[in-house]
Amino acid sequence: MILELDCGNSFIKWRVLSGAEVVLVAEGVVDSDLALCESLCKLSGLSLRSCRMVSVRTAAETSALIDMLERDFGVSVICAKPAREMSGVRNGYEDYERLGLDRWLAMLGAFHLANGPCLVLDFGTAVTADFIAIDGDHLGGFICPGMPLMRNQLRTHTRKIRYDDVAAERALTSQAPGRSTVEAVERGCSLMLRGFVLTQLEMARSYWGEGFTVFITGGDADLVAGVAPGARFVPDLVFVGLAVACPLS
Ligand SMILES: Nc1ncnc2c1ncn2[C@@H]1O[C@H](COP(=O)(O)OP(=O)(O)O)[C@@H](O)[C@H]1O
Ligand SMILES: CC(C)(COP(=O)(O)O)[C@@H](O)C(=O)NCCC(=O)O
Ligand SMILES: [K+]
Repeated sequence: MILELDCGNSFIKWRVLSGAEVVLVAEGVVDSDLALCESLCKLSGLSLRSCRMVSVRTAAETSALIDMLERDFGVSVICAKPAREMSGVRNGYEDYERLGLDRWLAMLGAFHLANGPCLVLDFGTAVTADFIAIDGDHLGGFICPGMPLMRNQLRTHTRKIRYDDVAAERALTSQAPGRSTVEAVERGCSLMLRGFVLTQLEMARSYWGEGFTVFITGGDADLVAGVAPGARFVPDLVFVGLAVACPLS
């Protein structure tokens, strides 16, 4: 069995795959190393042969997690590393090591699946967009606050915006102008994301006409559903890229 981990700024996405056919055994989203450990311990018949991971956390946090996995599960951990070029994609950053590894893997996954120009949109703690041309050249990208950051900035920097998660979820069942604070904020922020998608699509069209593939991923991908009709929703895009970057012999 193989354990795969995508350690973002807010959550660790994990999954266990098994056998040559690569069957999904289990998967989950957790908010701490401890919660990951608990989820894995609950799996009956878990027998890990290897583990591969990507992390955008600090080196100290990442090595603490690696230590825990090696100690508690007796597995050696392979970490995705920055690269100037891999699998036909050329990192477009001036300083290639500074490009977020989750972005890099999502790009590798997208180019692997599309084999042509692509726009990759990731809706996590931050929202990112990346442009990859037909020859695999990464043209660069954009980073802006994601849904959790936008709503928390409003909650933190105003005095009268206060509401709970249940109300937030209920507010997002419609896009109509809000008639309460929670509706106004949640729908306003969700429109920011939707507007972002439209702008990125416009830019991609200016480069490539209609001949490109849009990939949408990240925990909040649902918020932009329907904005880009031909887009491919690939929740595990980072894992697709992880398999490309860290093949297991
Ligand atoms: N099972 C889940 N657990 C936690 N958050 C989830 C889950 N499913 C979707 N989300 C959404 O995913 C968002 C975080 O996206 P994610 O891609 O995991 O971020 P990051 O990679 O930055 O940690 C949260 O704002 C939340 O709304
Ligand atoms: C842009 C990000 C914060 C996105 O992280 P996420 O929302 O997936 O947790 C991450 O890819 C990162 O830390 N990147 C380094 C900076 C850069 O890509 O330029
Ligand atoms: K992410």
